[in-house]
Amino acid sequence: MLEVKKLFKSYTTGKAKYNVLKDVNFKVRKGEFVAVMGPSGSGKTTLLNCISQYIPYEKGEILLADKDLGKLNEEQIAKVRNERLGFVFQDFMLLDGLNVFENVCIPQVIKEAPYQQMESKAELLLELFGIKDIAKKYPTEISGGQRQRTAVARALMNDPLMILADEPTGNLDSRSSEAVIGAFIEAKKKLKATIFMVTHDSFAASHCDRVIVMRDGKVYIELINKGNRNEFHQELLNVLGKLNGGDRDDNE
Ligand SMILES: Nc1ncnc2c1ncn2[C@@H]1O[C@H](COP(=O)(O)OP(=O)(O)OP(=O)(O)O)[C@@H](O)[C@H]1O
Repeated sequence: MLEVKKLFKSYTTGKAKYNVLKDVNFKVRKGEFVAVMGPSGSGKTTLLNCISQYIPYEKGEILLADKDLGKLNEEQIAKVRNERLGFVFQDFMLLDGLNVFENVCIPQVIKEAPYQQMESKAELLLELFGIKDIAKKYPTEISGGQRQRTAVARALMNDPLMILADEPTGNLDSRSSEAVIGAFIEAKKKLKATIFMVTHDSFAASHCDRVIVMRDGKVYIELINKGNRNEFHQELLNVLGKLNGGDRDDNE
């Protein structure tokens, strides 16, 4: 589904060059729910921005369903972003002037889909994520958890190959966070969605199938959820605690 191969990215500030991604390699399979974690500055957001082609990178390949996104022109990448990828951001990015139903419809409006097709798809997603009752409400009239569920529904509107989520629970209390992670789990189970999520939230990540831990611009380790969420959460906390504590027992 997604394959990142030998990815290198640096930023230049004045005369100084900072290597931020240094040979990043991993795969995400269809139907997988994968999180990326790691200390602040390890390159998680940069990685996400490279995958969505918002920033250029020096070297490497980013294959989505075997197509190298780095080889597409602006027009092609805009189409991939709207039709093949779904985005969920920390601050929701809903349009305040549109109600929940209209926000969910945006990706199909951009695609100029027929209204009836759009309406039935939106209704299905509103139902699935438990936000049907608030369809006519505006983003300022609903809770943070409901806003984020609306954003997840919107991200799925065009049946994307993959959802890219950047800190989707970052601004939420624990109850709302659980509701959002619940939405991802529903999307995975019922719609066979593939989800790739950058997060600092180890509880959220403990619901994933796999967690890619970054450190210093590299994949430090990949942890697999063997089925016991509590144990997986503990394993994540142990690895992250070790990294944040600066322990350099690594695989370099
Ligand atoms: N536009 C930029 N110009 C220069 N340096 C940048 C730029 N964006 C990020 N960086 C640097 O690249 C490194 C990685 O940043 P990035 O935002 O990808 O890390 P992160 O793992 O997402 O961090 P956080 O968890 O704090 O969000 C950091 O050292 C950061 O200061």
